[in-house]
Parts: sequence; C-alpha cells; structure tokens
Amino acid sequence: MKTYDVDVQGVDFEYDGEPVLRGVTLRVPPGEFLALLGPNGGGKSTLLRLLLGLLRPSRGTVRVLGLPPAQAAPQVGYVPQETGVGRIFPISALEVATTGRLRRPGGPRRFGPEDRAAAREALERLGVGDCASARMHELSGGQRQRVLIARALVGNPRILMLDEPTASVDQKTQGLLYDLLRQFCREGGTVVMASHDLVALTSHATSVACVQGTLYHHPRNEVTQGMLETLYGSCPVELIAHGVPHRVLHRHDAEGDHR
Ligand SMILES: Nc1ncnc2c1ncn2[C@@H]1O[C@H](COP(=O)(O)OP(=O)(O)OP(=O)(O)O)[C@@H](O)[C@H]1O
Repeated sequence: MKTYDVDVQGVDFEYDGEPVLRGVTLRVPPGEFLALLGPNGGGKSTLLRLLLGLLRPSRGTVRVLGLPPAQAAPQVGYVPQETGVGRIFPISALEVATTGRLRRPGGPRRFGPEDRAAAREALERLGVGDCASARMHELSGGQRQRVLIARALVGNPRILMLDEPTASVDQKTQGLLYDLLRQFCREGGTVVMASHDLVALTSHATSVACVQGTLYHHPRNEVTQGMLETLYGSCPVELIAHGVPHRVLHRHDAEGDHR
C-alpha cells in the first residue's frame, strides 16, 4: 500500500466561526517538493499550522508520517514566516539554531558540544556561519531567515515545512536554499513550502497546490493560466519561465482597475 508523509482528508477549518478552509484533501508522498501557492489570506499558513498540529481541524483528519501531527512534530522541521517577532530577545544565532536539536526524537534536554557543532555546521551551510555569535536583532531580515532555516535542518527532520522562506533573502541565498531543498528531497525528505515565488517554484517544486479557501492539487510543477486566474483573479502577472519573460495574463481593459 502506498504511504504518504502528509495525508489530509476532508478538512474544514474556521477561526472563531469564520471559515478559512473547506474540504481540503491532500496526499504528499515521500520525496515530494510541494509548493503551496495562493493569494494573501488564501489559507496557506493556516494549512501549515494544521499540518504542524498547532491548529486542529473542525472536520476531517490530518496525518503526518502516519501520526496525528502533534506526535509527528519532532520529525518535522518548520521555518515560520520572518515577521521580525522574537528578534528583541537577547539570543544569538547559534543559540537559535541549536534549539532545532530539541525536536529530534529522544533529543537533548540540555545541549552538549555535539548539538552546538551541528548547529554551527548548519549555519555554515546556509552561509551565516560568521553570524553565529551575533544576536538576532543585530542581523538583517535575510540573515535571520537563514538562521531559522538552519534551525529547521539541524534536527535532521524527515519533512520540512516552510512558510515563505525566500521573502527576504537575496537571489544567491534563494539559489542556495532551493539547492538544499532539492538535495533534501533526493535523500527521501519531503518539502511543503508556501510561497508567492511562482518562477522559482515552477523550476524546483515537483507538485503545486493552490490554496484559496480550499485546495487544488496539481501533480506536476507547472503553473497554468487557469490556475493563476483562479488564484489571483485577472490582475496581470509577469512570469519568467526558463529565462524567457512573457505575459501570462491579459492586462485589464481600464488602467487602474485593480481587483
Ligand atoms: N489567528 C487568527 N485569528 C483569526 N483569523 C486569522 C488568524 N490567522 C489567520 N486568520 C485569517 O485566516 C485567513 C487565512 O490566513 P492565512 O494566514 O492562512 O493566509 P495565507 O494564505 O498564509 O496568507 P499570506 O499569503 O498573506 O501569508 C485570513 O483571512 C486571515 O485573516
């Protein structure tokens, strides 16, 4: 029987009675790189929080690695959206990355030299090794984001869930991150990543799910005009595919007509 690292069946979710997701069904096999696309407020972060066990569905079931999400959490690396929250804490980049070791099954209650060595290595892989002793508030948004990615990797997770991890990082770091994620998938890991970065995702993801109140899962990594229209309405969207810039949607008839 085929197994799925993520298995969501018929999930509804609402915040304070306000429906956000309806009838979400999603199966992600091991080794897949799934991109979650969708407009602001479409429900991508909410879906990730359901997969992490931070929220519970009002209907339907969520299984991660065959387990209720809270039980699977030690095997899941999570990179939250970089909001700047938490940067006021007087904690160094190395200390933040080291906390990723807590999630390992049977992981340490106290950190030892090997945990700090693993965290330092993860920071170096992300190109922020020289920031190890800097406090989080002393780092740029992109550097902080890279520290959070190092933290997610350092516990050797089986699944990585990332919420717009490229929002504040430069092109070079984006390339580095996508290389890391693809390598992670080649080694059997599974990636679920929410993003607005259509171009990169069409090159790197192996499948795409569009999230807008419900979820449409596409088994390939192509983004079609129909998908964009469903997600973003008829606002013009520029896509650069395979290095060739082209317009994929028509402009509005009247200037200033922004829906
Ligand atoms: N804690 C909360 N309490 C109440 N409503 C919330 C809460 N978090 C999110 N929402 C609402 O749920 C809807 C989905 O939000 P969500 O953050 O999941 O969207 P998103 O697709 O991740 O958006 P973005 O692209 O802007 O990050 C939005 O209408 C949002 O206002």
